[in-house]
Amino acid sequence: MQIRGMFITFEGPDGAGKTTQIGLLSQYLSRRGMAVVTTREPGGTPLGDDIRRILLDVKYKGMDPRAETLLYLAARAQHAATVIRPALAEGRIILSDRFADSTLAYQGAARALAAAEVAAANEFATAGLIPDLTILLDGDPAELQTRRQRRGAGDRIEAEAIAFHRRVRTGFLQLAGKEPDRFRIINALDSVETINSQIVCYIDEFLHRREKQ
Ligand SMILES: Nc1ncnc2c1ncn2[C@@H]1O[C@H](COP(=O)(O)OP(=O)(O)OP(=O)(O)O)[C@@H](O)[C@H]1O
Ligand SMILES: Cc1cn([C@H]2C[C@H](O)[C@@H](COP(=O)(O)O)O2)c(=O)[nH]c1=O
Repeated sequence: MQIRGMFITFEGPDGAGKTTQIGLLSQYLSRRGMAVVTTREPGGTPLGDDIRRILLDVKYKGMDPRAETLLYLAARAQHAATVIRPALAEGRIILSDRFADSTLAYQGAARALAAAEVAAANEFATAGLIPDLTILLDGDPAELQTRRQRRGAGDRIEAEAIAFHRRVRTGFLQLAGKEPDRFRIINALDSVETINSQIVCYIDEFLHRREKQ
């Protein structure tokens, strides 16, 4: 029998709480005996981690948006081919901190690159890989900025103006509006526990629906 893995992505503006929630969901699924892989973009592979360092380094302030996009996509191509697809083939549940929607929101909506071109480039990089489910943690960028600043100085993208982060948020909400079956939107400003309970409900509902198919 073919084992079916599941590819779940977490998206949202910087500091929305994705890493925190992935950790909690991973523990929940592992307790239920499921094989979970947690990963992130850019990153998840040695090549991706090196690209991540370049992308987030403040010394590259002013990087050309197309160069930026191609670096994110190079990291994604390696990640999709060597981590996500093999884990899916083994029937694992992959929880990824960001994936292709981030490129559409940050480079497409916020950097104003053409959405169709970014979508085609994503398709090329991932060879058509699409998440089964996407949790979008949504919140007011000004409030999330205050939250992030408690962690210290931001990276090259976090240091962008608040108007940039507002365009990112709008970009994500537009993507969710176009694919309501794939996206679940959650208020990132709720407590960690409330958000975790909502995510667990969505995942249980998704797994239950899939068992019946
Ligand atoms: N629901 C919450 N309420 C208040 N603070 C939170 C909440 N969730 C996470 N935090 C805190 O906000 C900060 C950012 O959280 P986290 O690293 O999980 O977010 P992230 O979305 O992964 O961030 P980034 O996009 O910058 O990697 C951390 O200091 C974390 O402890
Ligand atoms: C995948 C991806 C990410 N970004 C941005 C979003 C964040 O500002 C950083 C990644 O850092 P995080 O702490 O892991 O959230 O990169 C982007 O602009 N485009 C992308 O495709």
